Amino acid sequence: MSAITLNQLSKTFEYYKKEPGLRKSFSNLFKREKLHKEAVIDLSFDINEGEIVGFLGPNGAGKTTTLKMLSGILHPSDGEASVLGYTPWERKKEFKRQFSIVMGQKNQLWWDLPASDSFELNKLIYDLDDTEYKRTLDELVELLGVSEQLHVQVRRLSLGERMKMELIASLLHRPKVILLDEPTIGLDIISQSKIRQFFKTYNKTYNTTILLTSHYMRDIEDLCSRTMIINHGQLVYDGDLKSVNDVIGSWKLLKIQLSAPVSELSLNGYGKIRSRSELEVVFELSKHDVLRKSKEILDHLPVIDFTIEDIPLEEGIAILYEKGGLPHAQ
Ligand SMILES: Nc1ncnc2c1ncn2[C@@H]1O[C@H](COP(=O)(O)OP(=O)(O)OP(=O)(O)O)[C@@H](O)[C@H]1O
Repeated sequence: MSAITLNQLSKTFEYYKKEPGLRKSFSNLFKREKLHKEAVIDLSFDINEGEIVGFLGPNGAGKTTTLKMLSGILHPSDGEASVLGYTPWERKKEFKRQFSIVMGQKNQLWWDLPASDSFELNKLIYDLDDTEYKRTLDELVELLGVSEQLHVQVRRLSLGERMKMELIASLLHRPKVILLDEPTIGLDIISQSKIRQFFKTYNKTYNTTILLTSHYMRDIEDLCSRTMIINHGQLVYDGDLKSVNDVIGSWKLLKIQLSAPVSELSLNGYGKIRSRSELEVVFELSKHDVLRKSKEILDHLPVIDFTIEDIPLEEGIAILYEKGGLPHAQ
């Protein structure tokens, strides 16, 4: 059964051009140029109950705008959407009781109070009965391992602990659909992994539908069997992550720090040079070659430090475009 359905959903923002300088700002008061930005264009998709879907795209692609429309924060310019049978922007009480949005960059907890006080407030807002509230809270606190921090002022918590409290606040009313916008942003690797594990267990236990945006490929890899990619407001891919990964994961970036500058000539023949400064070079290497080429580079150049990294998702998507390699592009 479908939990989220979008039918040609679009959002165009209208805003006024602001020119720099006091004089221009003053003249803008009388004569303003209206601009338009098509943030989301004719977006259509279906997400089934219990699915965890990754929603990817470069900066400014339209992900947050879509999530804001699905949560009823924004009205679309055109098109339709249904979440659990409700039109989100009608903001019906029954809809809000079954739905939650978590934005990694925004917080809902009271900064100067312990998280437990904010939870009590949510209990009242969602009109939860005492036993149900207590049971859910105990379970979430245990799953996330934050019993020690429950009564500590939120501003004294670490970023990871705070995020876990934010999650509890968003899940106390046991939503059936959760939109996660960058839930692991800024967290260290261990906290990221704990939060992923938590959502895996949570989804399995309650068959919750989750739409997740993240710039961290690991989040998507670990949690989502299906991935949608949006670019310039349009859906450009809807399918499994493996096909995307096969293309993006075919390259690695080898970043080296040099103890002394080297000539252009001595860098030739190892692989494509992505960027270069006096004492730092970034090579783009094929996954199959990365060990052999790295060894050659370390043997022949005055390397004092190096890292091997995945290609950032944004760049990976750009490469997919260049190579026309989006397998199920719509
Ligand atoms: N209120 C607004 N007025 C005008 N333009 C806007 C407004 N909000 C967003 N935009 C523009 O709409 C486009 C989509 O923005 P959106 O925040 O949805 O992107 P995103 O995919 O979430 O990006 P990121 O990964 O950087 O968060 C961007 O070009 C953005 O500048």
